[in-house]
Amino acid sequence: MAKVYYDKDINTASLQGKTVAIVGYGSQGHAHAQNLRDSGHNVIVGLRKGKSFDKAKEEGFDVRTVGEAVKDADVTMVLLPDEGQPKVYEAEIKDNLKENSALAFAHGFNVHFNQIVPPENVDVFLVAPKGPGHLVRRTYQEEAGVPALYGVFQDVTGNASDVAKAYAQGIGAARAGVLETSFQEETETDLFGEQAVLCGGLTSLVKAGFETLTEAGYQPEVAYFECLHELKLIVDLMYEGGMENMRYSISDTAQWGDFVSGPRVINEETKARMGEVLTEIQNGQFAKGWILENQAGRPQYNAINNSEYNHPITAVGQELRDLMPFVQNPIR
Ligand SMILES: NC(=O)C1=CN([C@@H]2O[C@H](COP(=O)(O)OP(=O)(O)OC[C@H]3O[C@@H](n4cnc5c(N)ncnc54)[C@H](OP(=O)(O)O)[C@@H]3O)[C@@H](O)[C@H]2O)C=CC1
Ligand SMILES: CC[C@](O)(C(C)=O)C(=O)O
Repeated sequence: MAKVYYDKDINTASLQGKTVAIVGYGSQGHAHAQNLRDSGHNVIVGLRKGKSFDKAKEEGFDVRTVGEAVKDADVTMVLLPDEGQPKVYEAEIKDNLKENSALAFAHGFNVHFNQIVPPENVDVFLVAPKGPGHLVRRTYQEEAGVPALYGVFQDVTGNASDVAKAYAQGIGAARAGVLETSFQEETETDLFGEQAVLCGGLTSLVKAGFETLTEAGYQPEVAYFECLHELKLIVDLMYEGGMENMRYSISDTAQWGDFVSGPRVINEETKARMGEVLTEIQNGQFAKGWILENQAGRPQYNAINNSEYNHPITAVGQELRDLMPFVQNPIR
């Protein structure tokens, strides 16, 4: 089994007394900044003027321009959107990095696909939480954590790996498990997971189920509860105790249906499509398409985003969630 690091295995000395600049204060940025601060580390935040800048200030951080934050940092963690990182890196990060400091990422995309080429005089590592930023923060506050991968791309000081692990510990990841990876493995598996399973696979599965029921004349509210709301409850059982725990809790009728009907929906054909998705990630075709889409001003992204928002599952979901005040909905 691969080595998994927990709090007890990590020496945090390599990060203590150092200044960590968190560049960006969105989903991951706010979580890393707040968790590291609560873990006793010295955090400054680098941002442009705007919504995030005001929020980070209100939340008590020393907020500076990106360049000013990077200048003073021993570790610069880049938590800008992937597609915007190369421009900000060239204009404000590259020439402000201190010699022998560390340049860090939460996803290997730009380094792996050569959109950012770091200088030779800094350590380069990634700490990639395996969960959404808002959960990185929420679980930390609940004395739990989200697992993370760490990987070293360049080690000029000989300490990159220790600093990366200490960073992962500081954001709470070592409560759940921290695992070594490479930039290539993190980038390719993360893109695959979010496209084929976690985001793309799941939304397509939910919509297909919702459409099948509503097109057959069933009430949209029933279809919503069945195909989306209950998904969380089922996934919680798998999160807590694997598929065996979910199967322990569901009825034998449901389990028989799981065995005989599941593979009719998700099968070798689906796996072949997943294989195509993986190949396009590995050979750079997906990355190229995403970079070009951004250069063109995101015409397809915006069109699909609008049509997804207008899917009937959105309206019925909003109505039903409004009637469940206990459901945490940060975008309500
Ligand atoms: N979202 C997630 O849960 C995960 C993300 N990651 C990785 O983490 C990184 C950050 O992603 P994510 O947290 O989703 O990003 P978000 O889109 O949530 O946040 C981006 C932040 O960057 C700021 N920003 C954008 N452009 C600039 C600029 N030109 N100058 C200064 N600040 C700017 C935004 O501020 P403003 O308010 O001014 O726009 C905002 O604070 C990415 O590499 C991503 O792949 C990894 C694991 C999970
Ligand atoms: C699943 C999406 C993710 O990879 C994540 C939250 O881990 C992302 O990049 O947002």
